[in-house]
Amino acid sequence: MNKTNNNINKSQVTRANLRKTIRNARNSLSAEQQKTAAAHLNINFFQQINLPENANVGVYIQNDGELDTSLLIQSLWDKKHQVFLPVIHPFNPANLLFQKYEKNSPMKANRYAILEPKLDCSAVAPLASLDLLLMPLVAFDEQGNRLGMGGGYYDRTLALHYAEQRAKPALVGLAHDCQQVPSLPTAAWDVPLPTILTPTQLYTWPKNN
Ligand SMILES: Nc1nc2c(c(=O)[nH]1)N(C=O)[C@@H](CNc1ccc(C(=O)N[C@@H](CCC(=O)O)C(=O)O)cc1)CN2
Ligand SMILES: Nc1ncnc2c1ncn2[C@@H]1O[C@H](COP(=O)(O)OP(=O)(O)OP(=O)(O)O)[C@@H](O)[C@H]1O
Repeated sequence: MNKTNNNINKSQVTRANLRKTIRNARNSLSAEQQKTAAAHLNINFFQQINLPENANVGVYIQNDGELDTSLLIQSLWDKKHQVFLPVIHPFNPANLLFQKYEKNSPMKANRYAILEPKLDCSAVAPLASLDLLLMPLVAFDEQGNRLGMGGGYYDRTLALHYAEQRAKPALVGLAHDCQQVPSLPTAAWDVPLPTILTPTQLYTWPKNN
């Protein structure tokens, strides 16, 4: 095996190990800590992020110890913004669609047991119509690199957006403070984040736009 392959393998092992460690850390947060984190996120978000009126905002439904977005989603609705959730594409492998989410939207569990709106093509929004996309992540580092669950869903869905440096949607990663690591091994397809919001901090990297 040549040196390059060796490096790729090492980096993949490290990514898998990091995923395990950080997923464990966030799953170890108590219900009380999760509740406090969600409440702080709800405050920090509206203090730090400027939204146009009636904004289209992509969010996610909490899974696997992630930062709970349910309070934030309720606040977005209360402020008359539109909320969209990721739906796993029915035939385009490992791509996401973003579908409008309302209080009474019919929901179903996807293959990972994460709730998503039942597919209704008339409620699916083109990516560029979202003003803001709040992205789940497993770990982030001091440069704004993002490590996800390992399916490549967000990386694939955002590849063109990133390559063409489209202005919309603005990308913001959401994470617990314990999900920060000093440095992540990166891959060519990784989409770095210009902004990460935690319950207590806002991190920005203008060069990642
Ligand atoms: N809340 C939330 N929704 C999301 C994501 C996410 O990270 N968080 N995704 C972001 O991409 C997409 C789903 N991607 C996912 C990829 C892997 C697993 C997962 O649990 N993998 C298992 C193996 C499961 C299996 O292969 O059957 C594991 O790693 O333990 C979950 C979600 C779309 N929706
Ligand atoms: N733009 C892309 N085009 C083709 N394949 C991709 C692309 N992005 C990622 N992949 C593939 O997806 C797989 C998983 O990628 P990776 O481990 O970076 O996912 P992740 O960022 O952790 O997960 P996610 O984005 O779903 O949260 C990789 O094997 C990679 O080959």
